[in-house]
Amino acid sequence: MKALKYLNKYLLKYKWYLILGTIFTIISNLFGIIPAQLVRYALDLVGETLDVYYLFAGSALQSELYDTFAFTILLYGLLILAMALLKGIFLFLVRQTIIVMSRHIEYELKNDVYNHYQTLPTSFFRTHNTGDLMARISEDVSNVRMYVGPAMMYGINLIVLFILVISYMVTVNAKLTLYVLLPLPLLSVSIYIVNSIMMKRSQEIQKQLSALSTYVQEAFSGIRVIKSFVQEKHSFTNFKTEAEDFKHKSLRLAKVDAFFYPVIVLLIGISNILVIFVGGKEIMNGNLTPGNITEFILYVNMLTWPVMALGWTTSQIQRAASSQNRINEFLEVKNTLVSDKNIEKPLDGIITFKNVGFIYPDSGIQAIENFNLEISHGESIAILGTTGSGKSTLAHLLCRLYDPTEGEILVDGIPLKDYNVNEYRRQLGYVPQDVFLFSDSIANNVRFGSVDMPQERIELAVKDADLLRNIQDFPDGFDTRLGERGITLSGGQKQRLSIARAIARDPKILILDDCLSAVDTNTENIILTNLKRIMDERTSVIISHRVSSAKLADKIVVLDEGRIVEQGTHTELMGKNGAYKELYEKQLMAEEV
Ligand SMILES: Nc1ncnc2c1ncn2[C@@H]1O[C@H](COP(=O)(O)OP(=O)(O)OP(=O)(O)O)[C@@H](O)[C@H]1O
Repeated sequence: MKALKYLNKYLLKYKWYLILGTIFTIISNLFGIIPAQLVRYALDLVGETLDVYYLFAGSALQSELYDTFAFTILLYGLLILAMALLKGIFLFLVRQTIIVMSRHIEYELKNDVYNHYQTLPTSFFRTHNTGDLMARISEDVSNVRMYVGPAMMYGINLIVLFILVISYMVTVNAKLTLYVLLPLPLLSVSIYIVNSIMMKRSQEIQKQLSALSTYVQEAFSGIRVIKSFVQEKHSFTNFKTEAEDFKHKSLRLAKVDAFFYPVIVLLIGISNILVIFVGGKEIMNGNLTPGNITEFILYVNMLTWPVMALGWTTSQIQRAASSQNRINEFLEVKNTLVSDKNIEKPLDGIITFKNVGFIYPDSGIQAIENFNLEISHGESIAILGTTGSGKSTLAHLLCRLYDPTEGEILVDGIPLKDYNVNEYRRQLGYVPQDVFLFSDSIANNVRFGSVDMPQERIELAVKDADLLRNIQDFPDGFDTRLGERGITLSGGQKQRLSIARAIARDPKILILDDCLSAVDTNTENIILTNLKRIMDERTSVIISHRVSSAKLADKIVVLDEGRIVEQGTHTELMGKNGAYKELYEKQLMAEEV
């Protein structure tokens, strides 16, 4: 329950919705109670007037009496109708305040969680799967909304109704009130138990449903592999097993559901019988009128729904508390990649690695060890090495996605840690190894958030990335949509688009992480020559395991198991007969073959 305290700040912000909602609840309940009393008056009036009516049988006065009597009953009827209408209007207002408040809170909470996710370091996203992140921002937030919305609304309604109805019932007849209320706690407890069971079972269904949809999504994403390996039958068998499980769980819920409503109706029926039985005796003793009994029956029926909702409300609150707990777990994670000094300055691009070492926190793998390197302004550096030698890790450190565990990185002589992270990253152009494009137009993928980027700049970046001809071939040109509802680019095209996105931002430091692996050497040469021109006065770091990508760089660094094994220009390294030359000859031979 403590977890729900987090929501108080939102409740405080929307306190007027809550206060007005409570006032409307009180008014709407008053318009529910008054008709019950009108029914009593009407019924008692009928009883009393009938005796007088029969007394005047045969006389002219009888029909006059009938007219007055009918008019009074009609008046009561109209009054009851007006009350029902007013009650309806205020119920509408209750929903318009409390439910609207819950939607506002849901919106704000979702925004806050999303914003917080964005501040978290990449290591966080490695240790938590996307499904979990999505569940907390969607399902968990929805559960919390059920608490600040319907659960709170029914809770307030129950309290208000109980105070109004019960205090009135006690003044009429305390004994009958006690009998009437007897089955209600039983009703509430049984609803709570059944609700908890139902909720547990619905959660199981929900879980199975997401397993089923994940399976279907994966199966159809990989449909080409399934078809080429003739695995349709196997895939269907797996689907059937998952669907069978879903059906079994749904039937289990249906069983409880079927049992639930008859029990409720039974308990309400018992309450009504008690009113009639005990109330009848009280009439015979002269303590009550038949109008009172009808009124009590109306009260019992007014109370049953809120009492039924009590069980539901409590289980909703519990559910919201556990959801909010899960949300808080993530909200409490703090971003460690912060800066004390928050330096903001235009970069020159002088990079110094000083005894840098890095161990991945989750795997304990030492990816970089005692790494020293000086990159001057406008220099292009190629980092070469076999798989797993730590090349991408260097790119991550340079983007400050992680901080070194040993040593430090300086940019323009200032520790990287002292820069304002966003301002620093804004001046970087990073092309990651695993290219990611959004389901949007080509132009928007290049523009990527910089809404005011002129079209000429986009076209120039695309041209420098040697992709212009391909885009011109698409019927919609730069407006061609990518992704699920659009076209699929080839691996090389994706890499080039990703390069265009980085260079369009006019970066001071460009980092290309093995992003030319899917293009042929000819295209690679064109792009690298273009980059040399664009990056003339800026620093570029080209990571690759292909010698052809490294050849044109001012300096080449060869990495092995996180350490520098060789460095120098292409000519210098070729003269050394070391790892670089060996790699060069091997790759040259492979190309010739
Ligand atoms: N997020 C991570 N968590 C834990 N260990 C990691 C992580 N990323 C990389 N590693 C490990 O760190 C080492 C260096 O990986 P890195 O990705 O830097 O190599 P690389 O030289 O870029 O390889 P490749 O050319 O295959 O991309 C590897 O042993 C890898 O298993």
